[in-house]
Amino acid sequence: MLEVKGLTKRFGANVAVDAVSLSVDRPCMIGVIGRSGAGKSTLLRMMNRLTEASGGEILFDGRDVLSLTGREKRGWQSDCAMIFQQFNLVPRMDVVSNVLHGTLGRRSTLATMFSLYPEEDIHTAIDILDRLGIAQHAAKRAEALSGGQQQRVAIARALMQDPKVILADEPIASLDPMNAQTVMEALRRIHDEDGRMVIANLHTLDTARRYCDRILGMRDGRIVFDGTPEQLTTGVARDIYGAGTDFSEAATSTEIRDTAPVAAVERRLAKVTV
Ligand SMILES: Nc1ncnc2c1ncn2[C@@H]1O[C@H](COP(=O)(O)OP(=O)(O)OP(=O)(O)O)[C@@H](O)[C@H]1O
Repeated sequence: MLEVKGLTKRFGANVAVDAVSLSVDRPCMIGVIGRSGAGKSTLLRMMNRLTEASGGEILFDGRDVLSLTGREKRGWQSDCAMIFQQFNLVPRMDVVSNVLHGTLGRRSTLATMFSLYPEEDIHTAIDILDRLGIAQHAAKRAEALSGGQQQRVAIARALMQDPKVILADEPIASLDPMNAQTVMEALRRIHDEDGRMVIANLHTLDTARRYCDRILGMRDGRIVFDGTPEQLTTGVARDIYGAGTDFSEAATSTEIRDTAPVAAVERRLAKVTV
């Protein structure tokens, strides 16, 4: 289904992604972990063609992703929706309009400029918001919502594209633990119920273990671990992060506890993780 071969990205002399190869034969939920600068974002951005690769190949259902141009490239970007840490919503625009922006790729510029959305699309947008538990906020401005709610709007916008793959680049890095859980549960449900592939860059080990079927560990642009949550032992994690014996998983925990110190842990976490 997805085949990545020797995928490489160089920024000048810096090799951000170094000959990554990867094979996914059925839709699953994949977490990518690794310390800051390991190449996780660049890997996802190349898959979506937001960043051009320096070399290698990406095949999806036989489609040679890196050679697509024009309409075909836009078609791929629609099949492979991206979600970002900072949500990338239009803050002053209402929630439904933000979600309808997900149809941009298949609409004329003029129709979009005047917000001329087919009634059917509006119903679909509201159904998706309902599914994500935020339909009651449909008429509010995006900026009036909490971070977790805004991320769910971003997921709804992605779902409007009816994508085969959802690429989530640090989707919960800006969220408190409760909102982080809601967003991860939404992504998992989208995978379970719709059979869409989800690939998420995650900063925290326990999140990757809890929600993903498969975990990739990146270090210095390479995949140094590819296995199940059970195989991701503390020792393996220490290698991925290039950490010493003082490596503490607790420092990467997003466990929800109703005690105040958790907030402090979360703040440390935002910086990352080992
Ligand atoms: N546009 C760019 N120009 C130059 N160098 C870049 C660019 N984007 C990323 N890099 C470099 O590529 C390497 C990988 O960066 P990348 O953002 O993919 O890592 P990451 O694992 O996603 O890190 P983080 O968790 O901090 O987001 C880093 O050394 C980074 O400085």
